[in-house]
Amino acid sequence: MPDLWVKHCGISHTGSFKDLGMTVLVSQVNRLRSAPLNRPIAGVGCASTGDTSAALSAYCAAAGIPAIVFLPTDRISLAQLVQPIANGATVLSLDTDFDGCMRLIREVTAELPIYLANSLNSLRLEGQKTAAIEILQQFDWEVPDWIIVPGGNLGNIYAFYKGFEMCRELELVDRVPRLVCAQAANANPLYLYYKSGWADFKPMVAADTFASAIQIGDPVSIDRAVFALKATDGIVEEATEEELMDAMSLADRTGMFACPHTGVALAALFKLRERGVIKTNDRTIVVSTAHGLKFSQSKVAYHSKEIANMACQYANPPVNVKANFGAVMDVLKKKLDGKLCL
Ligand SMILES: N[C@@H](CCOP(=O)(O)O)C(=O)O
Repeated sequence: MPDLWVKHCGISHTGSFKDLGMTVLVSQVNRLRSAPLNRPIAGVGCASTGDTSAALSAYCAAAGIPAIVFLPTDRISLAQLVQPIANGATVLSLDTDFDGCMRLIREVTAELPIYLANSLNSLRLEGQKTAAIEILQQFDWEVPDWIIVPGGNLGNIYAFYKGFEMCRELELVDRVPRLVCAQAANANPLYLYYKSGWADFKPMVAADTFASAIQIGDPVSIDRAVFALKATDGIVEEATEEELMDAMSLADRTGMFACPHTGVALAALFKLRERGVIKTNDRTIVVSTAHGLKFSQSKVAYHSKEIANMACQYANPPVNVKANFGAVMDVLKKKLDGKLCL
């Protein structure tokens, strides 16, 4: 595909696209808490699969606002867990999944003066929609054909729609791209809803997925996402664990260091290309949502071929060699077979 692009939204302060919206939200809370408004907001809280909590904690620390984060125990990466801890947030590790954390934070914020920072808060989406505006600007206001976004809690797919639609209303562009929401097959309530012809939405208990940031079975922005997809003649696609890990690893071979969620979006692209839905020359943007360094554990497992029932076809394990010249030369000659001009 000559016109395929990856929009990196994870090369940012806390390593994910959540920075775009969280800086807006925390800035607004800061304004509300300060004179002359002096609103009695004791802190800002969120449920998270790791990226939202990292962004919230960082911006709250900078603003001197207490952050409270609810995380599902053992369901986020180590790097994501340590981010709010390091930034001094109050971290509650809860014996439930993300959806359980989400339910609890909604109950708690209804009782206590804690401002809810999840993406059902439209301030977040106002920030996140800037990625869509930036894409248009980067293409000199030529509208791409497709935008592929990984989806879990589903605020982001709507934020993209909001950004594109705003530019269309302002007549900066004359149309909006078609949106594709890509889900992990282990956490695919939107995909199943789409497949039912939007007849029947059933929240689910999301199973474990390497794309842990989108391991969500009851997305809070389901209605907004469906609205965005219907308005853009959008598509929902899914990726199995093997498909997403292979796609991520293949992307890494090009010099990226993609996260598993970017793998989900890339796997969706491969499927849509195979079916001829996305054409060779279509300008297509795959949204990369987080920095791969947050997911080193799963990359190590893949490259060590430690994942049960997965061929790990792009695994590139380190070669253990004795530290002597002969042994090293043997390995290199074998590796570079036919490419050495000695
Ligand atoms: N993937 C998210 C889950 C929370 O979603 P949000 O859209 O409400 O921020 C995360 O990184 O925590």
